[in-house]
Amino acid sequence: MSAPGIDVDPRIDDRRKAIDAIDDQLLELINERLRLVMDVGRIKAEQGRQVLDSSRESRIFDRLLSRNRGPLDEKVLIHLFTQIMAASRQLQRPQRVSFLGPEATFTHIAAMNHFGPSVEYAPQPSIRDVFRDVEKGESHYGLVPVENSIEGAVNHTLDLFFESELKICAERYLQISHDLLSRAGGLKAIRTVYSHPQALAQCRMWLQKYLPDAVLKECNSTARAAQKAAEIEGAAAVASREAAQMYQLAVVASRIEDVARNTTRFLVIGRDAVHRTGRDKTSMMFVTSHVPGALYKVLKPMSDAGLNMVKLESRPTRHENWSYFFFVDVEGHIEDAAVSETLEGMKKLCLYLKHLGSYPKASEG
Ligand SMILES: O=C(O)C(=O)C[C@]1(C(=O)O)C=C[C@@H](O)C=C1
Repeated sequence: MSAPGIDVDPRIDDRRKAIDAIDDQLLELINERLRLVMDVGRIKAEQGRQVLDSSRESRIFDRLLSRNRGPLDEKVLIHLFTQIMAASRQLQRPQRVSFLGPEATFTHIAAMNHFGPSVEYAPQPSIRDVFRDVEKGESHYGLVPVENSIEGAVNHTLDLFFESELKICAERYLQISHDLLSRAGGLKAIRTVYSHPQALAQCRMWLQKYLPDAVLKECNSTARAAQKAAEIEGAAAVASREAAQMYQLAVVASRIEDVARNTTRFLVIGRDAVHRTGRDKTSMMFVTSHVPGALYKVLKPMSDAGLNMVKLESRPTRHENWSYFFFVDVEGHIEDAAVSETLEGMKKLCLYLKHLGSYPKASEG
């Protein structure tokens, strides 16, 4: 038997020596990169500019992906550089990100996927508190859910944009998958299942089949449900795998949702605008006058300009019965002449129009 760390095969030893040399170079290069990033950070601070530049980051990814000839997997490439840039931002100035808490909610997972491990995360009790925290400058960014592929729009988030001057800086998709978690490892001992009403609804058929006698109880979040499952005997939670780790629960069954491809779209909100990348989305909200054909007239300049509308949502204004805010997303950036001119044209045709932000278009993958 060989001693630990010493391999009998000289071919492996040879390659390990070469790997060590490469690791040394990588380490030196990462530190060299961080020194340059700190210079950029100092210049940005002098100019009062924000640390995060999503459009620059998006261009970096595009360039690296187009240069990559493998065998490095594209997803791994994105993960590695997300971490490097997260560490870079942290060195420039520690960032604080508010999210709809508590910890281990899907919003927390989306925030961690977006900002990486080196920022300070601040869980908030409501979506309104996330907005408020960023508005007051307590946090640099906030992360809020805006729509789910099965349940539709998160109305509260849409409503808050009317009152807020914050801008959308980025979007993020997260595939939602639910696990059944409990202190006991098996189904037999489970008498009560806790979760957020949407999560219970999304797993209804599975729960009926495998736990027909269990009582279903609603909670404010899937993370709160996991907390309950950790405290109460005979209780289980429908929550994320991450919640299992956080509350030391066993995963009794995984991926119990009735419909696969359940995805939630989240928005990163902040105080500063993001520059054009060439693959962007622009969000706006507007109110039309209460006359026949008003919506058609407001939307017409978009089709005249050849802009691709990717979302249209309506919400009651609550100021007057049967009057609505319309939320529209189009492809393109406010720095594109076609988009800015179209928005100016639309402004003239409606009672109120607000640009909510232009930001890089995210992929659902
Ligand atoms: O280029 C910048 O503006 C930087 O601050 C550097 C850097 C990077 O690590 O490459 C870091 C943060 C920004 O979000 C974009 C890029």
